[in-house]
Amino acid sequence: MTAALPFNPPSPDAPGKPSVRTWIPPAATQEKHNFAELHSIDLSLLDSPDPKVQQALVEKVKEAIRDDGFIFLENYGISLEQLHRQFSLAQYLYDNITEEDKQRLLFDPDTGMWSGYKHPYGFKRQRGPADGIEQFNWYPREWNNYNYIPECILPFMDEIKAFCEYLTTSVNRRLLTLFSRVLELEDDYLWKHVQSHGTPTGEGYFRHALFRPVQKTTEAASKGLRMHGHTDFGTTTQLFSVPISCLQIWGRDEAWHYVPYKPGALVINIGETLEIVSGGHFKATRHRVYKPPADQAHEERLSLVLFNSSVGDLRMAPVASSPLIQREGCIEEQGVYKEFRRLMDAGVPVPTNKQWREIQIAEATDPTDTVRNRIGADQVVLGGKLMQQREYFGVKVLLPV
Ligand SMILES: O=C(O)CCC(=O)C(=O)O
Ligand SMILES: [Fe+2]
Repeated sequence: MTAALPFNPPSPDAPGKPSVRTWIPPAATQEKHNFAELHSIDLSLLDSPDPKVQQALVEKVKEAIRDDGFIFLENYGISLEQLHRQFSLAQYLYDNITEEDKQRLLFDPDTGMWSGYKHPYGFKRQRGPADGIEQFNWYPREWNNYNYIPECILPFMDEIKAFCEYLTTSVNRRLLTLFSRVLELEDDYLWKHVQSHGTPTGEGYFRHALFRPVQKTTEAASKGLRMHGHTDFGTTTQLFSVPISCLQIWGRDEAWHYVPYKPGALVINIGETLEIVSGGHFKATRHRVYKPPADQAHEERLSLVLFNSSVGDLRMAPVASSPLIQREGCIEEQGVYKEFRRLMDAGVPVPTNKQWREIQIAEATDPTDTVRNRIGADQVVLGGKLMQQREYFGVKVLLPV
């Protein structure tokens, strides 16, 4: 395997590009309590000429995805300066997007996609209570037709596109190589057979998100929650570690913990597809977005995320040819794989990945929804814990609140 090339983006100073205010990362929190400790993977070790170093890396990945499903990724080929440029572009988008473009490009989650502009009034096209979250999501539609892009960001599409292409075709491909090796499959198995292709994010999407502090009424209705506990539905999610601590993961101790800030690192989150395809050996990460510690309560939070998607037609099932699965069997102790297994055993066809992801988007509810977020509606108490319980295509989804 040839060594991976570092990211080499188009110039920020090319003629015709407006000048962009540099994003200055806000101060990290002083709070030390309730932070998770995550494994950190040095992706450059995959290029080591020493097979022992590579094998040790695969072992470390194996441990990390069994323990948490969340991993820090470092030395993946994008410098801190190149990364901060992308945050500056996201800041520029929210400084400059026009009201006309917000309306023209307004998202429509009923389609099963977040494609376009999300207003700060909940996760439905029709405005609900304010949630302070704005997003712009680049799906295949946006990559294929720049009429769907806010006008202000058009001059920078070369940089945004190159960034997403590098994240998918270099970083995610190398990551999927490591995961294929954990399953003892050929290096390109997951990249070739599971990952979707065809645009800079395949069938998945890239997001610029801006979380503004919320009013007391919103905080009271949502109990401090900004996004419900959930698992992502694709292969991997590439989140950038950000200074405002809002992202939390559900630990083995059955409690929520903040993900610490590691400047420049990627936070990799395993999606449901990989949990099912690996027969439960990989755990889809249960995570949520919560209010930050008190010293960051008044800060805005920018978050850049790339959601890698599997092939839409895929009916997700464990890879029978994996020697690891053949030897050790599947692991059904928790999660979406166990629920898919129940359907498979009953001889009922499982949904395709496209059906599975689209229904979850179309039926997403808001943390401020005080009708649905109640025991007897979407919530149940199990073993003393408050859980959210939903069902799609006969598959039960049970998640901590
Ligand atoms: O912004 C974040 O840190 C996480 C967002 C997230 O989990 C999601 O959109 O699926
Ligand atoms: Fe997520």
